Amino acid sequence: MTQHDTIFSKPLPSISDFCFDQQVVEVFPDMINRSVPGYSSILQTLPQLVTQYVQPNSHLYDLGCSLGAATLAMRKGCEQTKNCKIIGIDNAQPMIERAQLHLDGYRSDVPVELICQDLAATKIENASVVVLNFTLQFIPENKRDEVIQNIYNGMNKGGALLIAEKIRHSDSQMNDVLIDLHHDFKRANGYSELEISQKRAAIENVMKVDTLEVHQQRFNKAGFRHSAVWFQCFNFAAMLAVK
Ligand SMILES: Nc1ncnc2c1ncn2[C@@H]1O[C@H](C[S@+](CC[C@H]([NH3+])C(=O)[O-])CC(=O)[O-])[C@@H](O)[C@H]1O
Ligand SMILES: O=C(O)C(=O)Cc1ccccc1
Repeated sequence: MTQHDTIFSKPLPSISDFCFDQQVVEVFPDMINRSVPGYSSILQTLPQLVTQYVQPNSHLYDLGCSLGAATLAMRKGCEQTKNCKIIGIDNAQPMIERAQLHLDGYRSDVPVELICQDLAATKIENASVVVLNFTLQFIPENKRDEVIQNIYNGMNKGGALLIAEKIRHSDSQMNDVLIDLHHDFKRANGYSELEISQKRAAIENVMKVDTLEVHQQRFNKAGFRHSAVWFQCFNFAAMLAVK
């Protein structure tokens, strides 16, 4: 059973930068479902997209895999494809340990290897599908181009990058509207004003969000031939880029 997220429910004397520690691991499924509009819809669609782009004898990467929710969805999408391997990467040790327990609970013929390391140091090779499900937003802005280029370089032709992110609208008035809708979503899911404002303070230094235009330009610059937004709910979007 996943625990209810109350991390920011009491007034904190000072707000530290958000990090993925044991306390977050314990409440993570509840936190992400109540905080990210469209999270479950995105996960539900992943198997279909994986099935469309997976290639036999290739690797699939889940970068920033947390507890392995996207890893499991990816595995569903490649059960019928010969000789695939999924590699899940996360640099938070408590996340990887819990993810291993989750994965061990479900049987499958598709091998999954979970590794605790920085995704920026991960060698991507022979990749048909790479998933970055709400992960790039935690990478320092000046490292993002390099991360996407490294992924592109390790992908096979015809392979797909499936990336979901919190986004910023380039028109500041529209951006405010989307943020208000997101905060209403959090309120409707039981978060108080205090929780919303303390969480916002905790993530502001560690989660700098890009506009859709910046993402698009980054895909083009890396060499991707096609890219599209396939889902958006308020200021959260899922994109697809094909090599
Ligand atoms: N440099 C890094 N290297 C590796 N991992 C990192 C790095 N920086 C952050 N992470 C990891 O990226 C994950 C982001 S959560 C992803 C949800 C998941 N994809 C899901 O579909 O459930 C999204 C969120 O919490 O909003 C965390 O587990 C971090 O430890
Ligand atoms: O909670 C928020 O406001 C978010 O933007 C999403 C989120 C979800 C989980 C960890 C960090 C940020």
